[in-house]
Amino acid sequence: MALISMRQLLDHAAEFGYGVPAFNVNNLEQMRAIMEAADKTDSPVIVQASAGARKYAGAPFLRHLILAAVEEFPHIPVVMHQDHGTSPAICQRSIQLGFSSVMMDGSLGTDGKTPMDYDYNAGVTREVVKMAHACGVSVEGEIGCLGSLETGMAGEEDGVGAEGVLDHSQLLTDPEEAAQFVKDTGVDALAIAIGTSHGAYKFTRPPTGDILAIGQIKEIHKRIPNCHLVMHGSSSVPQEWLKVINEFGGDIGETYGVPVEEIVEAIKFGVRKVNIDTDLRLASTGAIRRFMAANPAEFDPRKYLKETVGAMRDICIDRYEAFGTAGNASKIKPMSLEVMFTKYDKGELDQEVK
Ligand SMILES: O=C(COP(=O)(O)O)[C@@H](O)[C@H](O)[C@H](O)COP(=O)(O)O
Repeated sequence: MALISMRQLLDHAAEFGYGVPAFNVNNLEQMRAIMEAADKTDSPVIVQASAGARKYAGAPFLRHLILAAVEEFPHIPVVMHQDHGTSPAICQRSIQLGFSSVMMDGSLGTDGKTPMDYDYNAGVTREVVKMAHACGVSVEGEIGCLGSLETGMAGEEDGVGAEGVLDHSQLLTDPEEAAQFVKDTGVDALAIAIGTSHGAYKFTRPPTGDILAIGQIKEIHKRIPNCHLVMHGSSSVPQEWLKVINEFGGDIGETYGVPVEEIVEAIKFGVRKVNIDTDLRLASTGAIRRFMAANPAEFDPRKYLKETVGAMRDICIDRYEAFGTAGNASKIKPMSLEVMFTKYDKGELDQEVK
């Protein structure tokens, strides 16, 4: 069984200079697509369950889906990560369920919408770090709010994320504050705001430096060289899938995501975890629309859902290869959470802040 902590995986990724896509999982088809792609490319996996996924499928179902993946693919190290926890209690329940990594997003309040101040964020995150590390479980924190540098609009999506217009200082993570946050909390990974947002509508034009601040990552990385940086909202919004969706009855307006080559650049400067959800949603929607248009008499869900697995698997393979994740699963020797606890306890995993 190769359920591992996110800290172990991202430490390996940092040592060998690659990034790991963290795919959101809500159902069997996504899980299968991710694992088949990982198997094909020998890639370690991060799968994450969002608040929306937990509401849709239920945390126990998601947990067993992930455990089933670990059982069927014992040679692939898998991190079971809880995405956007809005309180220490939520993180605690995930740890109890067996998640090997949790995100405490204290940049927002318990409603998942209201931007909170530094002291609140550092306080709740520190509480989760203490609890999680005692169980060998990793913690991702967040500083800054996701949202568009083009419009100033915060990145609200499916009930999680700030709402309304924010100023630039809230939408861009300040390197100084990030360093202080890591010092105050001891998080293993830090989600940063650089102009990305959740969902399909990220940019109205292919992004340039003024609306996607990749340069900011270099400054943050200089201050916290061992803390693994996380890019949320990092779907690339494949134009070919938008075309398929619209060709077969969909109606999605012109929109652009984060180019894969920008993510590859960010990986050179400390980004280790890259959150991707929308790309798999677009691919599966396009695959279903295309299949149903060609097979209007079909009513067996296995037929059209199989199409979605293939479409999502190709995207996962592409990202594993582009981010350098491919070829690394077999190089990782899984460590138990008990061993991770001992390492935290001895101070071997303390963060360096410059
Ligand atoms: O960054 C993320 C995805 O980015 P993306 O939209 O794919 O660019 C995830 O962390 C989000 O938390 C996730 O997509 C939200 O999912 P739901 O709450 O809608 O399930």
